[in-house]
Amino acid sequence: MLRIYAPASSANISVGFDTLGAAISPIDGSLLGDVIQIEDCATQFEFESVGYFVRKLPKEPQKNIVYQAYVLFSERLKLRNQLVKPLRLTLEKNMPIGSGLGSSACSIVAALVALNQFHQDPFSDMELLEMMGGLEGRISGSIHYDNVAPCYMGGVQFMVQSLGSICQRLPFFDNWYWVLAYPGIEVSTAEARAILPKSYTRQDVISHGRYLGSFVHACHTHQENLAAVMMKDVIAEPYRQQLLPNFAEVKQAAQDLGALATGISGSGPTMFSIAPDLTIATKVADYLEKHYLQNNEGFVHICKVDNQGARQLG
Ligand SMILES: Nc1ncnc2c1ncn2[C@@H]1O[C@H](COP(=O)(O)OP(=O)(O)O)[C@@H](O)[C@H]1O
Ligand SMILES: N[C@@H](CCOP(=O)(O)O)C(=O)O
Repeated sequence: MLRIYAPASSANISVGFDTLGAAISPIDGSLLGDVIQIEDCATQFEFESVGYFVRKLPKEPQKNIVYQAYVLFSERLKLRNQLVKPLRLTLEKNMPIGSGLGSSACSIVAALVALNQFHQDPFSDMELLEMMGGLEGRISGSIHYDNVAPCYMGGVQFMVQSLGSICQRLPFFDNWYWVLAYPGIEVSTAEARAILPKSYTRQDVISHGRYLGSFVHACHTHQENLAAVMMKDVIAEPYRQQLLPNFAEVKQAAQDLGALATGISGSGPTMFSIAPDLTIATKVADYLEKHYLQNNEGFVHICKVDNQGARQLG
C-alpha cells in the first residue's frame, strides 16, 4: 500500500499567467493538499473518495478526475502492451474545490504519481506531466501546466514547453513567506478564464513582457526587491478582481502592513501576499483572517514554497 501526497499550488504568481506556478506548504507542518492511497485489490478496480471536501465533488465516480486519471493511465499503459494491475484507489479530498489553490491538480498529480509508482514507474516525469496537463485541461477548458507542474515537481516552475521540457525550476527566494487566504467561496477556473479578454492592447503586451522578463531576471540574479516590484498582473487581475470580495481594499491593506506583493492565487478566490519576514506575515495573516474570510470554510495559512512537490507519506 502506498500513500501519495500532492501539495497545493499558487499559479500565475501575478506576473506569469499560465507560465509560472509555485508549490506551497504551511510552515506549521500541516498538509495542505490531497492524498491518494493505492493498494492491491481482489477485483480489477475500486475507487472511493473520503475527506471534508468530498461532498463538493460530482456524485458519479466517472466524473471524478481521479477516476479519469486511472482510465487515461490504463489506456497509455495498454499502448505499451502492459496491463494495469488490479487496484483500489482512495482519494482523501482535503482541498476546497474552485479555490485557486490547484485543487484539481492535487488530485490529478497524486493519482498519477501513485499509479506510476504502483506499476514500477513505466512513465517518465515529462510523460506523466503531459498526462496531468491533459486532465487539467478537461476541467478548466484549456491545458495549463502552472498548477500540475509545481505540484508534481515542487518549487517555482516556469513553463518553457520547449525542447522536450514542459517546465523548468526557477531559482527563488526561500526567505519569503506566502500568506494564503481562502475566503470560503467558490470560483470556477473555467468561468474565470472565460471572462478574460480575447486580445490585449500593445501597451499591455509590452508591460507584460517587461514585468515577466524582469521578474525572471531578478530571480536569477537574486534581486528580491526587483522581483517583488515586477509581480504585476495586466492579464487577469484587472478582469478577475470583481470575483473576489473587496479585493482592491484588502490588497492595499496588505501592502500597507508591509507585504512585498499581493495578488490573486490562480484564478481565485484565494489571495496571496508575500512577506519578507514572519512578523509581517503574521500581521498580514491576522488582517486577512478578520477582513477577507466570508464564512467558516475560509482559512489563512502562512506558507513557504514547497521544494519537494508530490511525495510518498510515511
Ligand atoms: N478530484 C477532484 N478534485 C477537484 N475537482 C474535481 C475533482 N474531480 C472532479 N472535479 C471537478 O473539477 C472542477 C474543479 O474546478 P476548478 O475550478 O478547476 O477547481 P480548482 O481551481 O480548485 O482546481 C469542479 O467542477 C469539480 O467538481
Ligand atoms: N493559470 C490558470 C491557473 C488556475 O489555477 P486554479 O488554482 O484556480 O485552478 C488561470 O489563471 O486560469
